Amino acid sequence: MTDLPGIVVTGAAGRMGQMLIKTVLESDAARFVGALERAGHPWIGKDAGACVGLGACGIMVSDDALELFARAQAVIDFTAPDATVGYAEMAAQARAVHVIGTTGLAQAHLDKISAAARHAVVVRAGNMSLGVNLLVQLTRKVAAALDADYDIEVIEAHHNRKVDAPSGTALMLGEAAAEGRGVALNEVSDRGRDGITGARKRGDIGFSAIRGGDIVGEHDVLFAGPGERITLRHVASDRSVFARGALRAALWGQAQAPGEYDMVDVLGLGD
Ligand SMILES: NC(=O)C1=CN([C@@H]2O[C@H](COP(=O)(O)OP(=O)(O)OC[C@H]3O[C@@H](n4cnc5c(N)ncnc54)[C@H](O)[C@@H]3O)[C@@H](O)[C@H]2O)C=CC1
Ligand SMILES: O=C(O)C1=N[C@H](C(=O)O)C[C@H](O)C1
Repeated sequence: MTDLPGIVVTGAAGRMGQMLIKTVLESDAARFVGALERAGHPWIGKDAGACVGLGACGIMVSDDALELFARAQAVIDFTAPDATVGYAEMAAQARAVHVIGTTGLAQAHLDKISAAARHAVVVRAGNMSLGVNLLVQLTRKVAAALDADYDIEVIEAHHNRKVDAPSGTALMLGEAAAEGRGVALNEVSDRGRDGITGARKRGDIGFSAIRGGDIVGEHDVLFAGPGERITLRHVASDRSVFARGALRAALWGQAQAPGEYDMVDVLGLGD
């Protein structure tokens, strides 16, 4: 029992943090060893199991990352960009696998995460579900098979508390479409149309974001061509798909050399 990898969950009180705590507590492949929240959060000092409605588990929510990471084999982190960069450095010092689900990361954040990955295993993906990672592969294939007569649009919908757009998943899908086409996404990306935009530019990859209610996460990749349209779609109806993927990544990472990985590596979906 004690040989099982010990997992710390950051952002414990968040939508994903709560789902992750439940998933780890219910797993027979991992031990739940810590729950981290930001300083001042009302959950600090309270039992994490009780907080998520599973009954007391003896692990109190803490704001002491260094102390928690020292006893972790993996840190599962779905928080916010600045927090994640700080945790990347600490997880690397502790040689713990860092599973990053946080989205909205800018290049400066990504560079710091890459530096941390020289010393420890980092698994990062804008979406940890099996279905989306399959959709990414399909998107690359379809984009490679069609020419620029087929306009590519990525449309995503999320709940009204989401703070970043386009979603991390939409960007993964856009990257895959650009790769399939053999172009750089930053040269063809078209975001946030408003006003007199002019006609659509051939070869662009467009992004649209919908925010409302409690939508967990929905992504369409539209290929709109002359006389026909193809839509590839993923709908997440329960956050457990992300939490299961993240736990799988934490366990998979135990056997890997330091470096940066994604869910395609974890799931073995590469060509
Ligand atoms: N990669 C994936 O599969 C998925 C990624 N996400 C991403 O995960 C992130 C979190 O999403 P939600 O759980 O919906 O957000 P949320 O806002 O419900 O939860 C974030 C939690 O992090 C906590 N937090 C903020 N700073 C912190 C710090 N320095 N230390 C510890 N905790 C801190 C907040 O207090 C909050 O409880 C977002 O970036 C979201 O896009 C969400 C779902 C799936
Ligand atoms: O914030 C969310 O909720 C989600 N974020 C991820 C994203 O930005 O793609 C994954 C999922 O769609 C839910």
